[in-house]
Amino acid sequence: MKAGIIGANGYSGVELIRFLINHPNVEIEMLISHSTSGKNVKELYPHLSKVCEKPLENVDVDEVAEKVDLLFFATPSGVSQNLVPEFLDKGLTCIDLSGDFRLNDPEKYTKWYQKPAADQSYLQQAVYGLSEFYKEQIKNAKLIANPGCYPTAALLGILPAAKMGLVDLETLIIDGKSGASGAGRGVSLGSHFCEVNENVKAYKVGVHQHTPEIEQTIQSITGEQTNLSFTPHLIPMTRGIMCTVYASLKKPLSTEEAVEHYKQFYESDHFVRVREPGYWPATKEVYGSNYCDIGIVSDERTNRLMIISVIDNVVKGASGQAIQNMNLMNGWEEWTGLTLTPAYP
Ligand SMILES: NC(=O)C1=CN([C@@H]2O[C@H](COP(=O)(O)OP(=O)(O)OC[C@H]3O[C@@H](n4cnc5c(N)ncnc54)[C@H](OP(=O)(O)O)[C@@H]3O)[C@@H](O)[C@H]2O)C=CC1
Ligand SMILES: CC(=O)N[C@@H](CCC(=O)OP(=O)(O)O)C(=O)O
Repeated sequence: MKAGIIGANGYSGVELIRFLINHPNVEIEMLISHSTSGKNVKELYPHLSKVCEKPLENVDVDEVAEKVDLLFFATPSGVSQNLVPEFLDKGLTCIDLSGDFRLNDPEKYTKWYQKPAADQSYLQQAVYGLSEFYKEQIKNAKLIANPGCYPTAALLGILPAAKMGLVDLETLIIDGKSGASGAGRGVSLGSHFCEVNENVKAYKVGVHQHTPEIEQTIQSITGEQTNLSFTPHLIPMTRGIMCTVYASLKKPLSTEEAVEHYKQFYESDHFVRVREPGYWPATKEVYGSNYCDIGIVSDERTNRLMIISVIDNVVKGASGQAIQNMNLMNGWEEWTGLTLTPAYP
């Protein structure tokens, strides 16, 4: 299959390249960028020398549609909503890594992203690509709204307990921590070295755009509405997200029982690994890989379940999950091209 990447010179784009060059069923046909077109990708990313030495090209809808079967959009929100309809109409499959097609309600998108939303008919067509929870829908999709990085970590952590009815969904609190690559390659005051190094800061408190995405997905899986509190933090590391979720238990439950429930729940999911009682995951244990590692504690003193989940934001939080979804859509094993072990230390 021939794939193209729009936004190929950004962090998620270049991470798609790293995995796709090892994918047995996919050939990277086109790399597209508007600001750096005409250059070779190895000029921007010398680590790709002798690995992927392709030119970056301008987007030409007819040419792309002729050459490519599947397109990844690794572009900021507000971009893909204008391009995806043209490509879908020309028969291409689209996987969008941005937030443009994730929220069903266009008014919510406008409120949280402060931009006009995509056309409603395309929002309805899009399938939310949280691979472990929407496998059947993903298999038949033509447009995937790949989840955000924080929602991937938070949802894989809380959804089993939510679905099994173990916790009161009105009590959810999510504490998120992200490395700086989550903000993309572009430079900004908030993400430059002196602002991030030896610093930990909360940001977008109470207004982060991933809040409605997490709430919408919990409602879609459980049928129950929830209003949760989510605080993201930027921490001085390059990759990785940790989400700690707190929720009140409906009935007393031991840590051993909770861990056993989670192990059974994710038994057939290749990329989710549940720690034994008393062990909690660290971001380094998933670095560069598509795994999500989860640790669970039932705090019998406060009657709260605490779930700690870690992912690599650029892999399971973006490009890796996008490839996992591509695999599901094509009937390939979902780990195809994604079998790299985390890089440790
Ligand atoms: N980084 C992460 O951990 C995660 C990112 N995402 C999402 O993935 C998407 C890409 O993120 P990331 O790779 O980090 O971002 P980067 O800032 O690193 O890259 C963004 C890319 O988008 C392109 N781009 C910017 N503006 C436009 C435009 N108007 N038209 C076409 N292309 C444009 C840029 O190319 P050019 O230079 O040519 O403009 C660049 O290649 C975003 O939507 C992000 O929210 C999702 C989950 C995690
Ligand atoms: C560290 C950092 O700044 N992270 C970004 C993640 C952005 C992202 O992934 O945005 P969408 O998924 O909504 O497109 C943020 O918190 O806004």
